[in-house]
Order: sequence, then structure tokens, then C-alpha cells
Amino acid sequence: MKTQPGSAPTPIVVQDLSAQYRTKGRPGGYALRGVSFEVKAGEILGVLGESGGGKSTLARILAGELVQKGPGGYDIRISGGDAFVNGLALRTLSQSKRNRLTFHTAYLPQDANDRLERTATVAELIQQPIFARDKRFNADAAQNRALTVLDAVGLPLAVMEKYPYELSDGQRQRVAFARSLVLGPNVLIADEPTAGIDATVRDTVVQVITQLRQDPAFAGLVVTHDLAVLRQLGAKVAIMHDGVIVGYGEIDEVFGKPDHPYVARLGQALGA
Ligand SMILES: Nc1ncnc2c1ncn2[C@@H]1O[C@H](COP(=O)(O)OP(=O)(O)OP(=O)(O)O)[C@@H](O)[C@H]1O
Repeated sequence: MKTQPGSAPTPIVVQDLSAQYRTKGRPGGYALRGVSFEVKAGEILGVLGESGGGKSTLARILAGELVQKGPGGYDIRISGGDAFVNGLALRTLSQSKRNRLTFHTAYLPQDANDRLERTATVAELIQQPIFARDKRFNADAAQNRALTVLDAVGLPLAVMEKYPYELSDGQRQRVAFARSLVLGPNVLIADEPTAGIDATVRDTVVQVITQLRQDPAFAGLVVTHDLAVLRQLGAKVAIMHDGVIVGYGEIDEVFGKPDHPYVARLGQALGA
């Protein structure tokens, strides 16, 4: 784990990370094979790559979601190397460590807008992470915090009492985004935050990340093929193919001198 004496740990460190899904307790194929990179404070890393390349697996691991039960759930095991978020090693993630991790980490999964509980209002949904940690948290302070993040994601006050089914997909995505931000994280892990959603959400994602970046300790990992968004954010990119990083660095360098045929193909497809 790299840290400078007396300074905060690097927000995201991934060291030779290999990971496998387990089905019915049995290990399956490798979803990640020896992945290494760092996202330092102030940096944004865009993760791109082929379908099945391991992008969502990486995002899930960094968000502490090694096991997700229920329909469509998954069970991932770190089988080699490790990953660290704000200095917390993820390979052995106890519940108390997971609580510390999720306190500082905003996670916007690919299906974030579908994951919202149907029977809760927007106000309740956004405040849930606060009350899940402290049932006696001051109600006015929680409400104020919810209003701040609601405003940050461009939603009007009027949606606070609505239920998810009363909202558009784009609005639900914004609610999920607001909810992920309510605890004031310094790390954002976002999995395709703009895919298939109206174009205005894209602008909001850029604006919110720009705001979050005012915190010098902030770092973000964003899975997206939207090079325009990544350029606006001044992001570096990591290109994933078959569980391995096959291109890493500044956007123009990676696509200008591709080190792997897949990077060349992707660059052409994206018009990089
Ligand atoms: N729940 C799961 N159970 C078992 N294997 C899985 C599961 N989810 C993903 N995998 C496997 O892990 C590998 C990486 O998948 P992952 O979803 O991380 O890729 P991805 O790059 O995010 O793809 P996409 O762009 O399609 O979302 C694939 O081989 C996939 O089949």
C-alpha cells in the first residue's frame, strides 16, 4: 500500500488483482486477471472495454460488493493480489471495514435506477444511507443534506415526495446518484452512469464530478465509452479486454499509439 509518511493513502490502488465469480460455491472463470493501476487524489480514470471484459466486476469489487444476494446476485472472490480504497484492503472485507469503505465511497451501479426500492419516497431513498448508519441522526440535518444533493443532481424539490415509479428513467438515475453522494464521499465508482439515459444526465454527471473534485482528496473511476465526457473531465483511461488492462494512460496517447489490437479497434469504433 503506497502512502507518503503523514499523508492520506492513495484513494484507489489495485495491485495484481485477479477475481473469480462463484456459482453455487464453486469458482468459475477469471473475470479479472492481474489488474494493476492507481487513481490518485484529484484524478479520474475512465474504464472502457469489450463486453465481458471485467469493467463491472472491477467496479463492484472497489465498491465493496463482493457478495450480492438475491435475484441476479453474484459472489466474487479476490483470488490474487488486492485492491485498496482509501487504504482499506478489500480482499478480506469484514462488515465493519465494509461500513468504513462505503461511508467514503459513492457507488453508482449499472442498474442503479432499477435498484431503488419501490415503496420509498425520493426523500426516504436519499436519506436511507444516513439513517442506516445512525437511526437518531437529526431529521432536519438529514433533510437539508438530501436537499443539497438533490439540487446537485439537478432535480427539483417537488420530486422529494414522489415514488420511483412516478419518475422517468433519467430522474431515477439522478435519484440514485444523489443517494450515492449523501454521505459526502471522496471516492466515486460509477458504472456506465450515462448509458441509455437522456443526454442531460450526462451534463449532470460531468458537473457533479467537477464539483466533487473541489475536494483535493477526491478520486473517481467511471466505466463509460463516452470519450467526450472523459475528455471534459481530463480523465486518464484504462482499456479492459478479457480481464486484463491492455491500454492505460492519457486518452490521446492510448489511442494514438495502441499497444494492443483491441485498443486500435476500440479507438476506431469510438472515433478517438
Ligand atoms: N454474476 C456473475 N456470475 C458469474 N460470472 C459473471 C457474473 N457477472 C459477470 N460474470 C463474468 O465475468 C466476466 C466479466 O464480466 P463483467 O460484467 O465484469 O464485464 P463488463 O466489462 O462489465 O461487461 P459489460 O460491458 O457487458 O457490462 C465475464 O466473463 C462475465 O461472464
